[in-house]
Amino acid sequence: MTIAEYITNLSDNPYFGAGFGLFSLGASAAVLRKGLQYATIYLRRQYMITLEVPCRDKSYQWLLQWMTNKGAKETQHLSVETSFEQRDTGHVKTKYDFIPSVGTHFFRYGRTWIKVERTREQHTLDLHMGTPWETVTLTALGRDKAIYFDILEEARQMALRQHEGKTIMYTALGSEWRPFGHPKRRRPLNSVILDEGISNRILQDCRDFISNPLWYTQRGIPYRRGYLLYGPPGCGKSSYITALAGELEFGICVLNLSERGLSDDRLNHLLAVAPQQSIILLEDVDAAFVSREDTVHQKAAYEGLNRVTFSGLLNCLDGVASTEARIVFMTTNYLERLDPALIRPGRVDLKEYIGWCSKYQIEQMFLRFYDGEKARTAAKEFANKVVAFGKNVSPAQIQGFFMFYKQANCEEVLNNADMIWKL
Ligand SMILES: Nc1ncnc2c1ncn2[C@@H]1O[C@H](COP(=O)(O)OP(=O)(O)OP(=O)(O)O)[C@@H](O)[C@H]1O
Repeated sequence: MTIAEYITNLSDNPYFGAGFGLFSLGASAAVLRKGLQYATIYLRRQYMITLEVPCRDKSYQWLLQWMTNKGAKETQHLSVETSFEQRDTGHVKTKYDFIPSVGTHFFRYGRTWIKVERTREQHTLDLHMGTPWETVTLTALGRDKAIYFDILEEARQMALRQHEGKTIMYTALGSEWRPFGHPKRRRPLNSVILDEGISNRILQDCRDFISNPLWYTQRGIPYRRGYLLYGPPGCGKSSYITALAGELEFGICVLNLSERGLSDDRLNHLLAVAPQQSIILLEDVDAAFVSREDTVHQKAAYEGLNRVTFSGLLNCLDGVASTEARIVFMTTNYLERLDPALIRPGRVDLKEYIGWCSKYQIEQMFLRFYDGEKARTAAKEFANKVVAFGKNVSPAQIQGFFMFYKQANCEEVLNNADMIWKL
């Protein structure tokens, strides 16, 4: 039997015909599937653009916010982000924001539909934050990358608008800076009343520094500036720094040197990656370190189990010059407890004593609380009276006193001036 006859015989066989038919069906389905896969890949490569934003990227938070504002209206699958704020008065404010949940969502941006996939890795942690690793992937039809620039820019602008006129406080979380709490409304600089000339001196110095990077590079001087505000408690050191940051449109990165787990390396890294346009604030530096000559306090510092060593801090302050202006503010109540090495020029370039109220300050504070023609003469009289007591008084005490008598008239305030020390 020839091969041709054999094939003719087989084709006449109904079982073979059915089997062959099935086989061809399966084979063509497989080819079609593969073809579709290749076609999708080809389409994706040629006619779709994808943008992946990992949670470590700065724009990730902006994008989430953008999705919250824009996307949450268009999707049914949401996750909640609750912000909770408790004021000093005990008043509690709670806010719920709905963010598109983990999964796939479709949004419209202009005329383009965008697929947004928010994925969370089950087994990968962001080691710095201890949170699951997340990624947002945007996919759109077309080849124009500009759409992503537009979205990111819109997200950035939206975030900036929310922070307009506000001061962002950052706190160190792992090896990163994260915004802490809600941005605070800027405190006007003139609401912190320092003795004559001090505020202007510091402000002028900061402005000079910020506007003159070239001066530093041309002379090979690291582009950084250190300030130390020292003096008794309640005289406005922290308030002034906050108000100054607002005036300069800077944020504030608050670092607690006594924090456990803050090693020299971490401190160095944190100083290097501090957000641009921010003041680094080291409060109460005396509590973290003490003069090397002061052996009694030295012991106490070791007992505190600080991981940042004194020499570590000195090195960090001297550390690699960043390209951005680096402004470090330190505060202390006890200048004499600080090691001279910490406050030598280069580490601290400007020291200012923020002390008890002067006559000028008392008068100015009076005028901030009471106005009118009568108040002007009463302010002078009040300041004279307070100074005549011959006792130290802090602006915080004066503020407390004025708040207690906020409904009273000038005469009453004058007559009760001695209550400043009794409230
Ligand atoms: N010079 C000032 N002008 C206006 N208000 C002031 C001034 N100083 C202090 N206050 C008020 O007193 C309170 C405490 O001030 P602040 O915390 O700034 O003092 P501080 O010097 O940083 O104190 P500490 O050394 O204890 O940190 C704030 O509510 C602030 O409004």
